[in-house]
Amino acid sequence: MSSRRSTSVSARSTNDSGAHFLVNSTIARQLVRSCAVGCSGTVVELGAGAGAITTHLAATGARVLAVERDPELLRRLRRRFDRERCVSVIGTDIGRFRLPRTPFVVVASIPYGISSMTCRLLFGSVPTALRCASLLVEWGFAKRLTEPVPRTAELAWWNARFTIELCRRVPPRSFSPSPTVWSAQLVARRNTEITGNSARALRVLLLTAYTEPTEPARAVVRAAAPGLTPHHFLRAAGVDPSSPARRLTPQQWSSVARALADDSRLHWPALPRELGRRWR
Ligand SMILES: C[S@@+](CC[C@H](N)C(=O)[O-])C[C@H]1O[C@@H](n2cnc3c(N)ncnc32)[C@H](O)[C@@H]1O
Repeated sequence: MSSRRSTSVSARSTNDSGAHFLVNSTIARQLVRSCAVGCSGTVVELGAGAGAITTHLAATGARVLAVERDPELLRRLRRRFDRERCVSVIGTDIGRFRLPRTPFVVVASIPYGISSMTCRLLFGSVPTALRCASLLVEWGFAKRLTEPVPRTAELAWWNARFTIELCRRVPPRSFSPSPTVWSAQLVARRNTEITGNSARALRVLLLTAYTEPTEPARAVVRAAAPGLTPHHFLRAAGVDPSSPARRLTPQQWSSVARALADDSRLHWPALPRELGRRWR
């Protein structure tokens, strides 16, 4: 499923984008509640469609930035929310949208075809003002994203910086037209401790660990911080130095990164500018 539209959207445009639109208002309300969207905050909706979620966001009184690229849907959104002063309808591609620099939350039913790109934008970017994201995604994608030991360094990076929970399964009948697979609601909350030096140290650790997954944790730390005693940092982080790198969770790597970041002898390379878009 590349994306999901309300039943009232014409068959022509539904077929054009392959979209599936939320028709279950209980799920829309749960999405909004999970991020505790309040009247003083800013909420971004990526892929607003015909406004099935936007209408619940608008009811909170928050400032809503509703992003959509389909011209017909944009016209419908603008007509529907014309009188809602708190809703701004933004006609652009998600990949080109600049996230706010002041604290915000994201509530979205994201198109399956661009799930990775969207999560990269949300969870990879440094620095970020994103506090919480409540997302509907494809079930298999949600499972991969929330594995205790993620399969790639990029997934580990997202999971170290955000606590990502799979909240519930969402059946195909919740959308029109119905997709062939189940969906899931994810809620991601930012971990504020991974910033600055600890974020730089974490990136080096994850790159090293995922390049040499069978090496023990002590070898990863030795390679990342040559000349220092790896056991000291690993024990400080509560990690067994002999554990293979591939068994450590993002949370354990975060603890090691924080222990390393406290050592003033170490200098960590700056994070690449486009880290949120391309994780290397
Ligand atoms: C899964 S539908 C969700 C629509 C609506 N939020 C709902 O729940 O009914 C995804 C929406 O994202 C839009 N979309 C797909 N790719 C996009 C992109 N790259 N940039 C902006 N919008 C996109 C589609 O036109 C569609 O309206």
